Amino acid sequence: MPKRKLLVVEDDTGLQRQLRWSLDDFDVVAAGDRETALTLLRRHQPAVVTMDLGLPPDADGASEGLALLQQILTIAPDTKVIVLSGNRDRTNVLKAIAMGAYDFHQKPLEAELLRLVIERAYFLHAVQQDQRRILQIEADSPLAGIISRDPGMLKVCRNVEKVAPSSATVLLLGASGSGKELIARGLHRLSPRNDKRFVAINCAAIPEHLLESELFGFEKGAFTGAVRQTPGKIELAQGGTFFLDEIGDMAMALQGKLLRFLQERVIERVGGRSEIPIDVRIVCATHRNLKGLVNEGTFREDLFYRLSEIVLVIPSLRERMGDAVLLAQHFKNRFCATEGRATMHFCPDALIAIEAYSWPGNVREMENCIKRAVIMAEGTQISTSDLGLPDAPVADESIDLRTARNAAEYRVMVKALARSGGNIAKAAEMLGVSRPTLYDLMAHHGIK
Ligand SMILES: Nc1ncnc2c1ncn2[C@@H]1O[C@H](COP(=O)(O)OP(=O)(O)OP(=O)(O)O)[C@@H](O)[C@H]1O
Repeated sequence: MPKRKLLVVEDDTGLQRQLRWSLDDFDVVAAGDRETALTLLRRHQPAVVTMDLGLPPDADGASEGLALLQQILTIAPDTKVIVLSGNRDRTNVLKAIAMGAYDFHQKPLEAELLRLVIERAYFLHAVQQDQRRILQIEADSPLAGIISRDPGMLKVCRNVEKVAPSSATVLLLGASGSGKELIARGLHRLSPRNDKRFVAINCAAIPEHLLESELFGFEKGAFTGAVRQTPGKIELAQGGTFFLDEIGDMAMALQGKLLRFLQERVIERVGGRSEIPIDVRIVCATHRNLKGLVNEGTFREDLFYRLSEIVLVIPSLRERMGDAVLLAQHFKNRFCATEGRATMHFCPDALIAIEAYSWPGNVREMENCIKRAVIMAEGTQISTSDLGLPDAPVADESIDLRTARNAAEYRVMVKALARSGGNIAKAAEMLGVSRPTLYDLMAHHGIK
């Protein structure tokens, strides 16, 4: 990781040198007066600033320092300003804190302690930036409840917006827990049918012999136990949207009946004789390879084509750039609120573990993991062990140097782009390369 920019405002050149030397974990830029400080602030946009209040021309007072503080907080209100003060400055320090300075540290400087204060300021700044990013994403979210910054996932959302107004049947393909039902609900909400019902049924969760009557309903006396006429789920969705989850698990015999419904748009209740016209929008989903099932002969080809008027493929969480950390923050905020816990933060290591894990159970697994962590964590910090993630499996590393280099290059580049929210300049800075070099690398790896 490149060093983080730290702006040090100090007119005493000896002290400036001492600070540079003792804070060598950071990329220190130093200013000796207000004007220079403002120029450097605009140029480098540091998250943290340390400042002496006594600056020329009022080196013995605090007027320049306080004026600078005010300007910094106007230009970049999120900046964490740490005031370095002498013993006698107490009143001015209090003033600075009241104006919005983040913290203070007394001279003579204790390098170790000051480093800690600065580290904490960076951490808080990063947490607040993440929080802000999430609020922004929630506000911008094309589909309520869907959190993502991944280009692939955002494309799915845009397609949902496009197809929602039509009545076309939509097939959603994606791994378990990747958000298929959420997308189906989004399709319904954005459609002209949103004042009618959204009815969902999971074909894999209902025993084969019951599924038909669940779907189409039954007449009184149709079978033992059919004590009264009961409408099916399709009928309940009249005018609205009907969501068939795990369609790949539907038995062949029922597939034929579903196909007939899709062609004729009428249903017959089990044991009934009359045909009931139904107007519903059908959305189906499966985590299975439907085309493969067709080839195997366990899924009807004609039904497959009927269902796939529009196919939306939902990327797995592992494939979404930067979404893991974003979703983790989102769920953490949500569970802190619903579990009545004070605001919590992830330790940097926990965020790295979240980024590194492959999330085979996708967003659902993440949701459960973060809920458990919020409940189990003892303080306000969520550590790696609170997450309880299994140790990363040891990948079968390639021993060919060129391949390994290529893979590593790709990995860090994707990470930098994700962390910078797609900002090329920032990503290039993190990677320690120039912008044109990053563009070349992206082209080399086929990243747009
Ligand atoms: N992008 C997202 N942003 C926020 N929450 C999400 C997102 N995707 C999924 N979720 C949440 O994750 C959980 C699982 O999503 P959902 O039930 O839609 O997945 P699914 O693909 O239908 O799962 P399954 O195939 O197992 O039925 C839900 O609680 C959902 O609200």
